[in-house]
Amino acid sequence: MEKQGKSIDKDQLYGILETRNVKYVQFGLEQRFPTWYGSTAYFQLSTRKLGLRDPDGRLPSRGSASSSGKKAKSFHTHPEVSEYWLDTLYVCEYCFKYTDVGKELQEHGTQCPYRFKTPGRIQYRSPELSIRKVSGSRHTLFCQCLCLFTKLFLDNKSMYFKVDHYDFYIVYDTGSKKPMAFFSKDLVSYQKNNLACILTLPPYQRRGLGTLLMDFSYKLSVRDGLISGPEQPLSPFGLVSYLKYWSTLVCFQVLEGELQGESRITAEDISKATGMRVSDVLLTLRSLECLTQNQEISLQILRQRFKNHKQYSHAFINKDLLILDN
Ligand SMILES: CC(=O)SCCNC(=O)CCNC(=O)[C@H](O)C(C)(C)COP(=O)(O)OP(=O)(O)OC[C@H]1O[C@@H](n2cnc3c(N)ncnc32)[C@H](O)[C@@H]1OP(=O)(O)O
Repeated sequence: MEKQGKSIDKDQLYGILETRNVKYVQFGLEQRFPTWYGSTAYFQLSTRKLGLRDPDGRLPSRGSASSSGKKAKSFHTHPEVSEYWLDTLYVCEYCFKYTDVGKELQEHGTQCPYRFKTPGRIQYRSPELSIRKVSGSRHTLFCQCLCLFTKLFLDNKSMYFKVDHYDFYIVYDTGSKKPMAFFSKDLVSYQKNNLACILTLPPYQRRGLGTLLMDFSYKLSVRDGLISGPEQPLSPFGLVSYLKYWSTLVCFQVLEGELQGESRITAEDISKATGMRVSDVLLTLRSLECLTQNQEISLQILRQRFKNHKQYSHAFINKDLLILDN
């Protein structure tokens, strides 16, 4: 989501800070974890106080998220400002509103509307997990708060407020109202990206939720007849997770899917069968070390690799459980 490559000077991007400035997130009443990256976007730069509160000091109410500072320049780090600006950011685990006062989170938690009703429309439902599509233009404040939160775990993100051109796909435990992971998707993507930004909330990582969402994003783009992929550049965690997902997808299509039985296969064939971009197919084949010196695909090596990946396809979307909008 408006992530920027290394070629662009990060100092020009609003919200980016090279050091962590919030030490911990208190997420709901029970979960507490350290942040990964700094963010100025939560703050008024002149005071380093949280910047998006109502004038009377309360948590922002529905539809009132200020875009104050939107046009502000990024904050340049100096040695003397390397300390934390805030020890603990208290964040609602249902709606991502935030405060620096613990008691306010407690009070908010009992009445948060998102605790009683999840936003958006259901698009996938298994006995364990559900995915809901939430429109950035309809649930603006919720999506803005989600984007602000994401910045604490993704360093090259600079979009927080202009959410109305995105849909957000959010994973819940079926029956629960607590978001666990999400990805955003441009309503119109000229680069034909099927995913702009993905985050699994720290308490829920390494459970296959990222893989589930990646697979879901391809189900959407393949349904639309697109060869597609995520917005570039990927973060280091994004790259390692995508490579694992792509490896399983490629092996599966070649050995047990549409391409099984073929004696010679090209990257273009795999792209058509999977909906992946040719560049992503080649990256995956290289990481699996199954390209020969002539850049041909060695099915023998791919078969060996699949042994390590096959069990991983359990984290994929079960097509029969999709409930997609028309
Ligand atoms: C286009 C973009 O948005 S790029 C930005 C990507 N997002 C971020 O970097 C934000 C912070 N990171 C995250 O939110 C998460 O790490 C994600 C979304 C990248 C992955 O989410 P998860 O739900 O943890 O992924 P999932 O459980 O499906 O893991 C898939 C595989 O990726 C690899 N992987 C994921 N995280 C890690 C990690 N921290 N260390 C090593 N390998 C990892 C592993 O191979 C893992 O499989 P395994 O757990 O069986 O070993």
